Amino acid sequence: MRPVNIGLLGLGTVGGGTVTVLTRNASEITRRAGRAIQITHAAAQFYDPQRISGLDQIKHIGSDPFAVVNDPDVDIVIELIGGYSPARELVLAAIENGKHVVTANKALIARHGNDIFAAAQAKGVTVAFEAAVAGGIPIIKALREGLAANRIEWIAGIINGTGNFILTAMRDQQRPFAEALAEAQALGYAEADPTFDIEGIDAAHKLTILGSLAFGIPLQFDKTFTEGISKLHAQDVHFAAELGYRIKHLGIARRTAEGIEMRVHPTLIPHRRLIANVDGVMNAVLIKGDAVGPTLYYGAGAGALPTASAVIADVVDIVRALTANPHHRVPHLAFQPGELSDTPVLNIDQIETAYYLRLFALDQPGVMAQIAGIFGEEGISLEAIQQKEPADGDTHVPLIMLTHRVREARMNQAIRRIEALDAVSGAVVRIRMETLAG
Ligand SMILES: NC(=O)C1=CN([C@@H]2O[C@H](COP(=O)(O)OP(=O)(O)OC[C@H]3O[C@@H](n4cnc5c(N)ncnc54)[C@H](O)[C@@H]3O)[C@@H](O)[C@H]2O)C=CC1
Ligand SMILES: N[C@@H](CC=O)C(=O)O
Ligand code: NA
Repeated sequence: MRPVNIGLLGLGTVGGGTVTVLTRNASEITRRAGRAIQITHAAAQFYDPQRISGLDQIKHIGSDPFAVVNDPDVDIVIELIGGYSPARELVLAAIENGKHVVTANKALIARHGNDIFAAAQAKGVTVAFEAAVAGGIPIIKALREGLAANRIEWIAGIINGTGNFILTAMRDQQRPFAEALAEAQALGYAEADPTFDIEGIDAAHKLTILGSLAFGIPLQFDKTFTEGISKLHAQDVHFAAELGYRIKHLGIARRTAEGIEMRVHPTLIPHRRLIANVDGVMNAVLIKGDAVGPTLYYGAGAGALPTASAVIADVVDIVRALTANPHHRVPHLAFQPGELSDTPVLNIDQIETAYYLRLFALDQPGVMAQIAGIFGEEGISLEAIQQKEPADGDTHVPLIMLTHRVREARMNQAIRRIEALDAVSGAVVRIRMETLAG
């Protein structure tokens, strides 16, 4: 049988890593796939030949990605350019030409996946995207196939390597935010626009994908609540540690009686949880299924070779399935295309969680009682309350409060009332809190 021909779009961090791993492990990959796999065509605006081993094996390297997707000799297109356009047009053109597609582009899948999968379904081709979520961790595989027997209850994951790298460097080495971000960029972890990493957009893209696979709903990126790490204060990281918690940037998808919570935000987690100890560029995803219970998946969330590992695993899957009836393949969103449900994704006001709150209040009699009174009237019960030392010369003292679970709308109301008190200065800082207990 002739080798399978790959057309590779993009030769940056992940594209370069893909060439390297496919070349390095060619014989093992062939033994697994049952056929040799060769990159015959590649296109990139820019690449550094010094940094990519195996480049000399590629017969045609150019700068026009459309020439690759339109070439009849290409069987599978790997899209590693990133962004919405021209990635979307390229993927749709490849599908139209009857080619299978592998992509690491979570932005593209989260925003345009519904249309892309419909087009692929109509053409009988596969669009595979393991590298799009949690880099090298085979999390799509686990959720779509390994957990297929389960009703998924919730998912909580550290799903942005850059953000976790920055938070770890700030906490462990007291390094400034900007310096840690610059290092993540130099290591190839960050998105082309790093605000996607630090404002939680990249994690929201990934959570959107995980939520669809878990709950059998269409991709709805616009309904995923998104809060990044850029406004996190070092003193909250410190106070949380004193109380026995770590702050991690989590993506949380949870089934409730009313719908599905989809939210990305900094989160306090008890420090003894395994996921609280996932540091640097490592990612981890906790999935609770009703039959299996809690399961945890851990590995590198970004970087050339780990991401290439996921890209090539998808290629191997496609090669193995090339002879199978397209209707018998694993469905793109885990559930059969006609079986997606219209269960609503909840607004952030409707979610329920516990909270860490920090505020500055005058240290005088009656203030604590006023604040406690507001919580009581709003039906919010407190788990802990601590008064910290004021900064030199400050008349206001920091108050830290941990609450039990409550609906976000109620918490918003309580915060508005507390901020209106004369004795309270400035805004109340709120960080959501999860025990993540099985
Ligand atoms: N860097 C990482 O660790 C990870 C990246 N990803 C995703 O993988 C994709 C690629 O990311 P990186 O390799 O980091 O990007 P990169 O910026 O290192 O490489 C992009 C490549 O695409 C080429 N390119 C860009 N626009 C082009 C165009 N219009 N025509 C032809 N070539 C074009 C560039 O010249 C470069 O060779 C993105 O979707 C990203 O979100 C996913 C997981 C991890
Ligand atoms: N920028 C992303 C890359 C992988 O998806 C991250 O840092 O996680
Ligand atoms: Na993955």
